[in-house]
Amino acid sequence: MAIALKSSSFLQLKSKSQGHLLITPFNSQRVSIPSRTFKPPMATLSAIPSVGLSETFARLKKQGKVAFIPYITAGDPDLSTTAAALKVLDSCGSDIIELGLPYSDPLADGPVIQAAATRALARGTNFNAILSMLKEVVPQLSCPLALFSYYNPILKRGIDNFMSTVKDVGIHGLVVPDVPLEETEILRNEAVKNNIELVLLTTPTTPTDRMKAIVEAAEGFVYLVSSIGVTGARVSVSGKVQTLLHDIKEATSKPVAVGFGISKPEHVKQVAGWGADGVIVGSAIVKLLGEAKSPEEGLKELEIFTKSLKSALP
Ligand SMILES: O=P(O)(O)OC[C@@H](O)[C@@H](O)c1c[nH]c2ccccc12
Repeated sequence: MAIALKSSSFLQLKSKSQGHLLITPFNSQRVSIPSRTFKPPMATLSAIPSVGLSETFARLKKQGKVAFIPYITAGDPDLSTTAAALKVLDSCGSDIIELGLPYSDPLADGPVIQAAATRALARGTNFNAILSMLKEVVPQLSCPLALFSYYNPILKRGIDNFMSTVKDVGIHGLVVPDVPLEETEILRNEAVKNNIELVLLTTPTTPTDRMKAIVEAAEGFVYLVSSIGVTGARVSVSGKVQTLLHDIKEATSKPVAVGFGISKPEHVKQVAGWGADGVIVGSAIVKLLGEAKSPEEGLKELEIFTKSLKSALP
């Protein structure tokens, strides 16, 4: 598939096969889902359908809270550990979980998530196996899932088929970081048909007019990429994020979640203090799960780490 290179200043990534790849967002329409008012004990969870991304942020805003949004790669180290990790993340207070579909050419990812995708694929993780796992697990979760996929796997399956399939297993949101803006119309139409909220990404180098178009079209939340480059834990979060958050919040009342590099409770606290509505942590969690001595060890560490991050949020 030829990636349309537009003079945009989204994340510019070197790719092996395609030269420069631009991460560009896409448009979508708002979906409304009844709000959830309480978190029932696990036993009755399956009776309570989880709500979508927008409603989750609306509820948290009313409570004066900031969303904790972890990311994990499906199938790393294996799918049963992913299933258990989703439940751990949910029970430790995650408000939305980003679940990544492992892909062979994850250009926007740094070494940690690239390695996770390689491990997951090496174990034979595929889309259908992930769907079967989700069919089992989603009814047990109280927070919504946003699927994270590169564009190619969606195209391969067929956009309409992909959307209806993921909706059938209870997915509420979708993030496709590498779809050229010009090709998002079809994605948006199929997403709307299936009540799926399409998240859009903006970056520190996105021109103001383009950022405004992005936040206007964003659904679920606006994903503010904190720093240019690829995903991966950073020593600190750039102070620029504070100004970027201010500028975006001037342009929209939609929730803005910040990701890239956030890997410690102090980062979480800092970004929440700058006015973020949500904080996204991926690589630090993926590393811990994927590199643990055993899946059980990884899940134990995941619980401790998740609680430490969550406790740093208001
Ligand atoms: O890994 P980090 O630096 O904590 O950043 C979150 C990131 O992992 C997650 O949101 C994500 C995973 N793959 C991506 C590709 C593009 C943008 C974002 C992502």
